[in-house]
Amino acid sequence: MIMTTDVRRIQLYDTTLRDGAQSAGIHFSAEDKKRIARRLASFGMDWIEGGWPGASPTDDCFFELMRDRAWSHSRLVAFGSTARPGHPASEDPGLARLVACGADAVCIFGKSWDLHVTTGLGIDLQTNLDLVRESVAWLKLHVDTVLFDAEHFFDGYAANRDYAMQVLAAAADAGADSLVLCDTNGGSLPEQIGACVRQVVARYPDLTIGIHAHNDSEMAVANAVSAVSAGASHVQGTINGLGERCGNTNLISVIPVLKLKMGVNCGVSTESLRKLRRLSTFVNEMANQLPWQHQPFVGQNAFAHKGGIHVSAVRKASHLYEHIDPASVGNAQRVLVSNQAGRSNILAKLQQLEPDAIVDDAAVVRAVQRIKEMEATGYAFEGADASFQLLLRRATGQFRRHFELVSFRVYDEKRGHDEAPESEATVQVRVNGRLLHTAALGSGPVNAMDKALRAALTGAYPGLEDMRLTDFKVRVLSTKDATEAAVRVLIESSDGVRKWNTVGVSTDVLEATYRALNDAIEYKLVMDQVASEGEQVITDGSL
Ligand SMILES: CC(=O)SCCNC(=O)CCNC(=O)[C@H](O)C(C)(C)COP(=O)(O)OP(=O)(O)OC[C@H]1O[C@@H](n2cnc3c(N)ncnc32)[C@H](O)[C@@H]1OP(=O)(O)O
Ligand SMILES: CC(=O)C(=O)O
Repeated sequence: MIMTTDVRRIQLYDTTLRDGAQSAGIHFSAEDKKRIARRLASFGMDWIEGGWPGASPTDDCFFELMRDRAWSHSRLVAFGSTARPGHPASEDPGLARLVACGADAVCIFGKSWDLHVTTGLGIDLQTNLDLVRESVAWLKLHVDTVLFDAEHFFDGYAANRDYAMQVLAAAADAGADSLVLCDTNGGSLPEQIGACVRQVVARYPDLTIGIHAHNDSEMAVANAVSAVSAGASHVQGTINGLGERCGNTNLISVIPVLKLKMGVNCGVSTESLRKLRRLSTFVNEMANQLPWQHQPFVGQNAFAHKGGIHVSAVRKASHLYEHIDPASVGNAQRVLVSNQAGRSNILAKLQQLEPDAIVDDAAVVRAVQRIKEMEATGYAFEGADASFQLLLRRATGQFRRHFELVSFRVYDEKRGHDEAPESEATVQVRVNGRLLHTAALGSGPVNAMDKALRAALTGAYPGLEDMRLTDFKVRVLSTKDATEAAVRVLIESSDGVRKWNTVGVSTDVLEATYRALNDAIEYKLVMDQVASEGEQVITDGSL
């Protein structure tokens, strides 16, 4: 860990609501944006770029909704471009909207790569310098803080250094408070960024120099960190790295790097840092994105240990295979049980699930063998803690079957192309020596089987009334012979208080379903029994 005595205060500038909204597949409503903005403000973000007034009714509505904000720290920023060529800045409707929208500050982008000036805007180089200067100067007459995003700065610096620096000078001379250097195409490398930022910082020691990096070369976080090391004191980015094309600097990674590894003050308290995972999850939900399970720091797998060697070591000292304490960013260690496991995985997992359990070594060895045999046939216990716990109970002789299946039969009948199919299941089970026989209709064969099985058992086990199947996933497992392919069924169940996951595998999807259902029901009965006997209830998640 590199800890420095850097005393700078690094400003965090979030552009999730502007650059993040430019991600393919992301659509924020004005209300969504308001909720995210509020969350970012309560996290303690210094700057929150809300959008581009005038670009869309959503952004206009958002700025209207934000007029009654009462933030103690964060400042709302309106984003836009320099004046359009041909308009004096004072008559440019775009600049006027930036001033009128009620934001605390304005950020405009301007071209700093000569090629973009001549080819993109189609104007000469001097006219662009005038546009930048006049736009910033006019804005400074009306708003306190003006930030200037030098678009394509690093490409511009490589192509025509003098011109790129003249663009910065035009903005600085006109009164810009911050010069933000943009790696707009995301193609620069950390060394280039560092060298370039160092030059700009040396030239403008009294201005805030910022970095805005895109992730097209998977370098955005590294480039932001390199810029800070080279003297930048303002980092732009988004939550979860949302943004145009491959995204933007991921603040969810940059923040802990700055705070925990570089020892730089970015204004995020230890308490706020512990909310990092929740902030990431919240934005995923608002953006309707599935969480990235391998996401550094906050992903479900960021501190998940699978290999037996790793688990053996983290049980002795967690930092042997963990670069930070997971709790510092609101995450937690996970131990996975799979065919990569050794005894340590089993013991660590058991300790998480049943801290008081005492299991002898021979039983653990049996459990490891059994897991590896079952995984070889297609089982996967990583996402099925309840099946894993039952397996352990079986290996340790602590399992008593609550019912015995005698038979099941499932019909699925469809009459005509446009008619909905009907499913019916009949089940015979033996409970305490009594033969019970039930039938049930369902919205599909799985639903019918689940209903019939629980209907047969609720007389003997009333707790099953509350149990529901809440998720059902089928995965076809590839084999040499596709017609013989096995399927893996993962079921999530809930009783309104707890939820748990089980797995079943077979070449027959209904048989695989039955196995997963059987574990789900047995697990519920074991939990109820443990609870009524006053032992600790074992669960792999709570609602
Ligand atoms: C690097 C970035 O991420 S910048 C942010 C990019 N974000 C977005 O574009 C999202 C919001 N944008 C929009 O809603 C629309 O593009 C608007 C409302 C801004 C403009 O829409 P339109 O007027 O229809 O123009 P259009 O989008 O086709 O083209 C952009 C225009 O801006 C001009 N332009 C580009 N950069 C600048 C600049 N820095 N200063 C002034 N004008 C600029 C372009 O030359 C082009 O003008 P032209 O059509 O005369 O060549
Ligand atoms: C301003 C901006 O979003 C960019 O240059 O990438």
